[in-house]
Amino acid sequence: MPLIYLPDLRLNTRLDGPEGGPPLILIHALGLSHEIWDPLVARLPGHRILRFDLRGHGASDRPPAPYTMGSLIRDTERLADHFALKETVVIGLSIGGMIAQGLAVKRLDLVRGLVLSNTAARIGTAAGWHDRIALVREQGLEAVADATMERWLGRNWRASPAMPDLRARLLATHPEGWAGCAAAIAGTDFYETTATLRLPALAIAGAHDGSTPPDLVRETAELIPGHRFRLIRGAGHIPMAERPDDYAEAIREFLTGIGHV
Ligand SMILES: O=C(O)CCC(=O)CC(=O)O
Repeated sequence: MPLIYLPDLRLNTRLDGPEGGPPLILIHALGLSHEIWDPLVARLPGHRILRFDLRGHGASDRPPAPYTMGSLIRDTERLADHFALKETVVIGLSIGGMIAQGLAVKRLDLVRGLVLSNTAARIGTAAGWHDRIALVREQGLEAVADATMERWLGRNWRASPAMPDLRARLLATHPEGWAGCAAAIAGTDFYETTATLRLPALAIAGAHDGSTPPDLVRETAELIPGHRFRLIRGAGHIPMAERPDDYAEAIREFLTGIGHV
């Protein structure tokens, strides 16, 4: 897996699928890594798929926190330019979906469609994020792990088959990287800019997602005229791990509908 050297940062990056396949960029959620997309990538063998670990996450460099949403958007933009991608569909999960919204506003040449998965134009409150950042800085990610699993997986999180792996991934994240990206979420409100977007968009929500509940996802989707909306039953915040077939089917249907196949 190559480390791509941007002028000031190395990002752990992976490119799958046939050269010349319709391009996709996948952006993961807070406290995870590019590997969360493995089930989706395996189900889309004809696409050229770029994914990477966000700064502070996985095997990418970890600059000191806080990070800005602008820097996360710029990282994605520079990677796409490095691989000369154009006219991509960007699929972003949670913070990844915020980055996708910002990238689409900035670079319409790069983005021809959006999948906004379990995300919103604004997630939580700045005060709530800063409280959580302070707790993680003091006590580590273990201090927020149970509450995060409950928001991600719903009331019955302890029994979810996806839980042990998701919890291990969260705890493998460095607190500094988590805090850096959490600060970027705290500082982001894309309601006005996302409302200017005119492009094909699919919003995906998980029925028992407590981090970005379906109504919140729908509210963001409704900013984009002509959007499609898909609710994944039996899933929460990380539907590609909980319901991989349903998730891939929703995305395949969208890609087919816009001729990105
Ligand atoms: O940890 C949470 O419940 C919130 C996570 C979130 O909304 C951002 C993300 O998953 O990228």
